[in-house]
Amino acid sequence: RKKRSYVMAKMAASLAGSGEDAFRRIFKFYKGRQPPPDFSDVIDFSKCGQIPTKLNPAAVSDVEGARVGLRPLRDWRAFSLQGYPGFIFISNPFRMDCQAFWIRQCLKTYTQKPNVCNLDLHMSPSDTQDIWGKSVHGLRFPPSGKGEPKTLLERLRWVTLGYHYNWDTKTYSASHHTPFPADLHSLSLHITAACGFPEFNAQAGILNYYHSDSSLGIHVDESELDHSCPLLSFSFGQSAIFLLGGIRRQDSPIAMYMHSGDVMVMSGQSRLLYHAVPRILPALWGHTAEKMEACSLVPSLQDTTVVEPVSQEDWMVCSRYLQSSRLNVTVRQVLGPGQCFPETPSSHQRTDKITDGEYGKRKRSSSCDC
Ligand SMILES: O=C(O)CCC(=O)C(=O)O
Ligand SMILES: [Fe+2]
Repeated sequence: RKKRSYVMAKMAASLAGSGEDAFRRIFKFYKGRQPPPDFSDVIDFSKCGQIPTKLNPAAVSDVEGARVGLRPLRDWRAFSLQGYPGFIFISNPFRMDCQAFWIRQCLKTYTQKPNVCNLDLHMSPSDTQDIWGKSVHGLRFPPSGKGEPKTLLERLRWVTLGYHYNWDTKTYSASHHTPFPADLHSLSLHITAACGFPEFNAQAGILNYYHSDSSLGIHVDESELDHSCPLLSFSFGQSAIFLLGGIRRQDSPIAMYMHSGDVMVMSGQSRLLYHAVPRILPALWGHTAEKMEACSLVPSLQDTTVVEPVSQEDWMVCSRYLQSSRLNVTVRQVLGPGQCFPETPSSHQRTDKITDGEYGKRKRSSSCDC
């Protein structure tokens, strides 16, 4: 008994000494490679056994949903998590052939000016003018030898849309704003309406581009001025482990998989929970990549649809990129109805880091390989 309490005390002391808390410990556990972690506690919403949740079936008609590439709402598989009110996980509600469109938008369209990306911090506007066009050849014909320069797409880490997030001041501002993409706005509104937020207004977006050794540090998204609005997240490509913690940074998180097409809504009491992405994993993507091919639409929908077919040529580049990458798009409402930015910058802080390889190697605000 004595020995046990001595061991426990020693463990507690070493945890306190290293500044380690439950979230950091679990983050490191899933990020670790030697030995590979045990994934048996990770919740997989694509499998059975989770708690289904009801959405508003009247909020999105089949035709409206199909225009943005979504399956009929009655076929969506949406889940809640006990102890996390306001958290909704929708297991890939996209039509099989329509994820390709959104993936191409993230790589080819949203990377264009006037949107802002990490490469802008170190390169001239003309050098970051056409990231897709400048990367296509390198992705189609990857260099055989190591040491060849990476394509711009491979060096891309984040893109911001709408109210552009300022990584240094951790604020949004009225003066740094460009139009939010209409198609992504429309997709977001369909999801939020189905989840009971018909008034949602997509005002800001952060696209994260992950590679096989990337991770996103523990953070809470609180820079938006109205926290009563939900936060939306779309994932494409490789899978990831997502950790959802509590209202305190050190609270122990639960782990779940995010697969290609999955959508997450953080609202209500779950809106300000700490979260992180410790690991990217090759998963279901391998099975679905070939089936995703290019987007072939039902002819009757083609006149009014938001989702357009993706050419074989473009899809070849997208699928090559996604062989080892994951895309995540978060959509945020920054201002509540009638709300304006304050005169002085908000003191709300976002303290997350995105890193490649070594833990803590590099801050997201300056993440660029150039
Ligand atoms: O990549 C993810 O799943 C999470 C992204 C995220 O939390 C963020 O951009 O704030
Ligand atoms: Fe986040």
